[in-house]
Amino acid sequence: MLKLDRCLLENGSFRLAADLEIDAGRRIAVIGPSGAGKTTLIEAIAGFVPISEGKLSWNGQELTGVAPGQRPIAMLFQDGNLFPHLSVAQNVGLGIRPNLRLSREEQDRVRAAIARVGLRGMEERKPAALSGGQQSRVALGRVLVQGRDLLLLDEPFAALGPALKVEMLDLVAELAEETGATVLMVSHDPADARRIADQVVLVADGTAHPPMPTADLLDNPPPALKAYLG
Ligand SMILES: Nc1ncnc2c1ncn2[C@@H]1O[C@H](COP(=O)(O)OP(=O)(O)OP(=O)(O)O)[C@@H](O)[C@H]1O
Repeated sequence: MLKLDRCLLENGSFRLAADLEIDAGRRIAVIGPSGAGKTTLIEAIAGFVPISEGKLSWNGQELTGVAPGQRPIAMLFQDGNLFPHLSVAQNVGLGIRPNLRLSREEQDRVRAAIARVGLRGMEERKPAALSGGQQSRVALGRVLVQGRDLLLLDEPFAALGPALKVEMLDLVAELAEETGATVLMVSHDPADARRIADQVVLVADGTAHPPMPTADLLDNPPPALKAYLG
């Protein structure tokens, strides 16, 4: 379980309160108005935004003071963070070791991850020789190879067309199912939440609210969400 126990997150002068629990293995959409603090929440869990009060823990292990790289977390960003001069295999391999000195077993893991995200045969290509959807798959391969318990996604597929986005969301859901990873995904599109999230964390009015069932929240949105959804 991911627990934010009476936390206060501080992003410069912006403050967000969070007192909530997320069960292991859930897929959670993080939604709310622009500027409400969705990225702040994700980055505080990842360790990039300070938690000035309260405790963050994962399965009973306190993470509050733990360095980002030591947390059981993998992150996927909108631009995928691919290095243009590195091949697909190297970009995925970075998820295991930044110096890319991989053992035979680690190279096998990289190949398996590339195959699992549907890019078998493209190991030696550079990102520029891939479509936008294929580039997203490389980024997802890098996350997969890390084998972390928690997967944090911040509007990962916003730049993709609708059909490709759905394909990627489904792939994320499948991988989470296979690995048992817990997923938190920031999205501006309620359809994304309906597609892959069983619960939604609403971030609004200075608070990250406890998770609620996706359909309940989206079918009967509270005023702050209603105004945002239009
Ligand atoms: N480094 C910073 N210093 C000061 N304020 C910041 C900093 N980063 C973000 N903020 C402010 O914190 C608030 C929350 O920002 P955040 O990016 O978390 O919102 P968001 O819900 O993800 O927004 P969006 O949907 O527009 O991406 C905003 O008012 C933003 O201006």
